Amino acid sequence: MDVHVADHPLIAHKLTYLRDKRTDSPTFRRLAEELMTLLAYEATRDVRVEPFRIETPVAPTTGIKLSNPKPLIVPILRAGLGMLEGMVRLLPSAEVGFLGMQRNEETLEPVTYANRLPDDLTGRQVFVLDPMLATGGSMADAIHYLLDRGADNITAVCLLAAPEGVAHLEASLASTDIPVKVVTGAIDERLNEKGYIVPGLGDAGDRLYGVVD
Ligand SMILES: O=P(O)(O)OC[C@H]1O[C@H](OP(=O)(O)OP(=O)(O)O)[C@H](O)[C@@H]1O
Ligand SMILES: O=c1cc[nH]c(=O)[nH]1
Ligand SMILES: [Mg+2]
Repeated sequence: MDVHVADHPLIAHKLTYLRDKRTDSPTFRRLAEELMTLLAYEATRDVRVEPFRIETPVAPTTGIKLSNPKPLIVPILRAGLGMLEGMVRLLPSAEVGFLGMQRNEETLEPVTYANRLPDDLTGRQVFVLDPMLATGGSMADAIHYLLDRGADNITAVCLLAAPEGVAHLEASLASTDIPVKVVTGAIDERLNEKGYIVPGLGDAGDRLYGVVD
């Protein structure tokens, strides 16, 4: 598994405001979207392309265009939804599928409660969006689900990751040779006893959309 920590002062600047507990929901939503657009540049570095013959007003030339089938973007509900707009801005022709997952806050085990994805993902390149890679359980389940349906190239995009989550994901993918890449804005210090990323930003879903019980 390839892990890329985006190292850019604008990303660090926006992450700082995202982490700040004084940042309100509208600002948090805007920052999450902007951060995704910056991370998308790195996450799409290996997007599949093919040669494309065109004529400029001056001469014929060969450029490139996105290959078919177009990539599939999968935000993990709820919090991943806050990154979707920032990603489709750069990849407007991509398809979007949805996975709804919620971590049981007692056991820290993920539960999948919604799925709106194509059944057959054979040969598809997939970008999975979730701001938080904490224990890594939710992302590992999501990626295995996509691999079982035939996805053959997966990039997970997170705003923040914990070292424990990165290690768990890597171990859970040890038996696959399908390329999986993680692009994250930062790798924080650790998880606390409640499975929250430290220093982190708190509960991303609640900060985006409010507290629901
Ligand atoms: O790495 P893990 O330990 O599995 O934790 C990370 C998951 O927790 C959060 O979702 P949450 O369960 O809070 O759902 P929400 O997006 O609806 O708030 C987050 O968006 C990830 O999906
Ligand atoms: O720190 C964390 C861990 C899991 N989910 C979140 O939203 N934040
Ligand atoms: Mg949440």
